[in-house]
Amino acid sequence: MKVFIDLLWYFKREKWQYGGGILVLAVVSFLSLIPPYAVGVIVDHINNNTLNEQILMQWMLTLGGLAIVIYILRYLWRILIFGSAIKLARLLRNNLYDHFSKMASSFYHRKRTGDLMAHSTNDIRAIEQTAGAGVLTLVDSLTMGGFVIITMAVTISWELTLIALIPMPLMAYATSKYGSLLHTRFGKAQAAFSSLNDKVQESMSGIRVTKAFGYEDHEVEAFREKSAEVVKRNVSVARVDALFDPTISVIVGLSFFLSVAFGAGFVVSGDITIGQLTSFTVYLGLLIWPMLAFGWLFNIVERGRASYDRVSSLLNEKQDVSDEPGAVEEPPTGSIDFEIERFTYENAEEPSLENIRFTSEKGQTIGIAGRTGSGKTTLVKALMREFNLADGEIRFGGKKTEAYTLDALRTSFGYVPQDHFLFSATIADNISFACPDASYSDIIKAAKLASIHEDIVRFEEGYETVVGERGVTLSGGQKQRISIARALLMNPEVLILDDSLSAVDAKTEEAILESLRSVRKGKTTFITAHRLSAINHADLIIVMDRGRIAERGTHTELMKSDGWYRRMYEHQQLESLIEKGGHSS
Ligand SMILES: Nc1ncnc2c1ncn2[C@@H]1O[C@H](COP(=O)(O)OP(=O)(O)OP(=O)(O)O)[C@@H](O)[C@H]1O
Repeated sequence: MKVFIDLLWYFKREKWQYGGGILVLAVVSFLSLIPPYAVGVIVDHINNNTLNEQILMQWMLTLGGLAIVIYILRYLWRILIFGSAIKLARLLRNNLYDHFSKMASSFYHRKRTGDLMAHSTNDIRAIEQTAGAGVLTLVDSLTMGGFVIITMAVTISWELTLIALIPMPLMAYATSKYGSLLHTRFGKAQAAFSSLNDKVQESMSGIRVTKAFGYEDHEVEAFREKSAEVVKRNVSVARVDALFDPTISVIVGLSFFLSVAFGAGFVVSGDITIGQLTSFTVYLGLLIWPMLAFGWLFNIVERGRASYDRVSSLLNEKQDVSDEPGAVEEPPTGSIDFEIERFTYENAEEPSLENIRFTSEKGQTIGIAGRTGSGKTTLVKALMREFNLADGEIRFGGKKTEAYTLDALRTSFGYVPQDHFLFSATIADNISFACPDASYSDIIKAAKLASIHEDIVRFEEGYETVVGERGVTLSGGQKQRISIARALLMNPEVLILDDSLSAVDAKTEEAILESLRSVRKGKTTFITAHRLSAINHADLIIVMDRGRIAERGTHTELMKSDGWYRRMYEHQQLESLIEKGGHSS
């Protein structure tokens, strides 16, 4: 029942709804005691030959009126209690989503998407059930059960009541046993469902690769296995679930047997009337629901507890990066000083950045080159504070990046990542993603600067073309340029192109670089690239090698020294000459 204590904050918040619902529920339980009493009175009148039309009419009208009142009250508590439970589900879902959106990318490296989806759906549903059906069964079984037992003991016979209740401890034992069994089995069923979710998510994302390698059969087989596991686990939950009702029926049956057997003796000895025995058995019938409810309660609460624990532990996951106390909300501007001693990823052994010291003056273009895995992306991520630097700092506008709130800091950046992502929305919406209020003419201007306008107008629906899963498929180069247009539309203080020109041809690259030169005047631009033609115009070029700065300078300076940069540049020039030759032949 710990989950009810865990949920106390919500019950307090919705105290009027829950209080009202519980009160109405108690009134319904109390009113439900009247019909069995009426049956007893009528039976006694029949037995004593005293029943007349007036008495019968009186009771009929009372029972009819009661039915209408109970009907309305039942509707009322459902709205009050279930309505609040639905609101709790909405609240938790929104909290989870807010939390997910604040977590850094390392969180998503650690967690599987399928699990997160399962938590946001199945777990929330189980908690909603606890706050709705769970509260109902608890209150109903206590009030109804309590009222019925007291009425039986006080108005009929406490001895007979005790006899009828003998099988009850058996039930408590059975329900608690089943409850813990259910807890473990439900946990396993949830884990299997998460794993299935993961499989679906991964298979759908990688469907093109799967098809290209003709690997569909293997994937289908792997899915079948996961699916079979989910069925197996859920059947094992259902097996325990299915034991509840028969067990309760046997115990209730035993109760009836005892009350009729002993009750008959009480009637013969004159301790109770035949009408009272009739009422007693009807009351006992009223006890079936509270007993069943009690059984279900364990079931619901066990599931709710497991789910609530999982959702809370997710919500309690600390954000890797958060606002420092006293952080300013003003977006930074000015020069950027890198002074990084060392940075090592959590799960890595070797540092990914070491001894990085350089300054980018406001308005400069900084090119970052280096072989794959040398630390280029890590360097720009450090600048955007995707993780905290334990050893070293980056100062932006003279202040440490931690001195700004994350919102303020990130307002200053326009980032085009390597793995650009487009939403299933129109091209215009994709470009204006970070500036939803942008005018159409601004969107077109940004698209022209990113050399994608010509491609867009060639689509039948132009800027209104839907892309992604529900729309047209774009080429890698087109997606890249839409991502660039998205960042350019922001006109950010610092534009970061992380290997963002890799999928466009040399001519388009030149056109985009030309646009950058004109629109980025006075603003800082970082470009990381494998193709050195994308950065040879930079004011400062940093060549990275295994996390360290291996070379630095302008293109002219670097070409004078005999380093990686010069060798690579000459190699790439030669390659492009051969390629051009190849085309013209
Ligand atoms: N999340 C991570 N966890 C652990 N190690 C990481 C993580 N991201 C990157 N690394 C490691 O850090 C090093 C630098 O990676 P980074 O992505 O910065 O290189 P890069 O120069 O941008 O490479 P590329 O040109 O291929 O994009 C690599 O050795 C990489 O394996």
